[in-house]
Amino acid sequence: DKLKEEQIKEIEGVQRRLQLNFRRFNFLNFWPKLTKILLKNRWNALFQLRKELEEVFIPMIRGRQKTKNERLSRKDDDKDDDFVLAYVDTLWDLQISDEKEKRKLSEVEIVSLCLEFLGAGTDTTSTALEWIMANIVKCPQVQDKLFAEIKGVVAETEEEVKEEVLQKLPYLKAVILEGLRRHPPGHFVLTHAVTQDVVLDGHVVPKNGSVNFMVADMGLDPEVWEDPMAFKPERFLSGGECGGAEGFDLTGSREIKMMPFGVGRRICPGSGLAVLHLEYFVANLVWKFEWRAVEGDDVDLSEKQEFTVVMKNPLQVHLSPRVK
Ligand code: HEM
Repeated sequence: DKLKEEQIKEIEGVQRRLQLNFRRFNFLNFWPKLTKILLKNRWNALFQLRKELEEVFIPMIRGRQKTKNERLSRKDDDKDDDFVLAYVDTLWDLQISDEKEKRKLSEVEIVSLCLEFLGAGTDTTSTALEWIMANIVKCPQVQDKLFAEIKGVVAETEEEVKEEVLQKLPYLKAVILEGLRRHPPGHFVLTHAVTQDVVLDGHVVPKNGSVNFMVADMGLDPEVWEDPMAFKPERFLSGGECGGAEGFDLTGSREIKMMPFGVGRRICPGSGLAVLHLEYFVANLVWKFEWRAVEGDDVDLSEKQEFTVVMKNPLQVHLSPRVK
């Protein structure tokens, strides 16, 4: 039950519309009773989009469930070995405790979880990747140093920088961390609520009050970071202001200097995968191509808020394949 090209396009289309309208729709949350009267059209647009999302996702979810049932009814020796467990497969049998009874997830809840997974796991990583590549183009010395580091551990004839090699590349890790510090894709985390009245810096936050954190500003705090606006991966190397990248506490369990993935019990569950993806893509993009700015273009680092904070002017580059 592999997805067809047109199904992928369909998912991309509705998902993109959801993300572009995220802030417009999120606003409805502030005072639903009031916005239901004042912003009726916006609510209708949200319901319409939700309907379209369900129309796209429900047939795929049912298709996948059929495959799972068929597979279960087959004898063990008939089962294909290349079966890959999908995220949605982990949701069918979950038991959730409602107020009264234990129950399974409903189909529309499964749609919401799949949407969350796709939304949280794609745009974030691709946005971070674009910002990192923009800085690599802007700072040719960073690119040269990265290429030299890869060359030190990968044979020149190798086409690909393989996943196993990535842990031997501390400068690469430092580049990724510096990218996430300087340009975290989310400038805030998801809204959290306090479970009891708390006093924060002299202000009372009442029980159930919402709180959020200025993720981007934390990474640029001059009291914590030297020359915070500069792109300097060296700060994450041993001897730099943060010690070695390997030892840097990205989860914030010892101290919080930046929190691009949030911290604590609601920290991004995909952070490990995201860092791995970023390392893999950046290493291979630099290994295969030389990235240079388009002549006369200074790589504009202005920001624009979409679902994540993206480059206002998308990165334009000259790519030359590296002759090996
Ligand atoms: C560079 C890439 C990424 C960044 C910067 C990022 C950042 C974040 C942040 C800031 C949060 C909110 C944390 C909070 O509320 O305290 C979050 C939540 C989440 N992320 Fe990521 N994320 C990334 C990649 C991914 C990937 C690859 C996946 C899945 C494969 C993923 C899945 C999720 C999910 C499911 C949540 C919601 C968790 C919850 O509600 O408890 N993220 N992410």
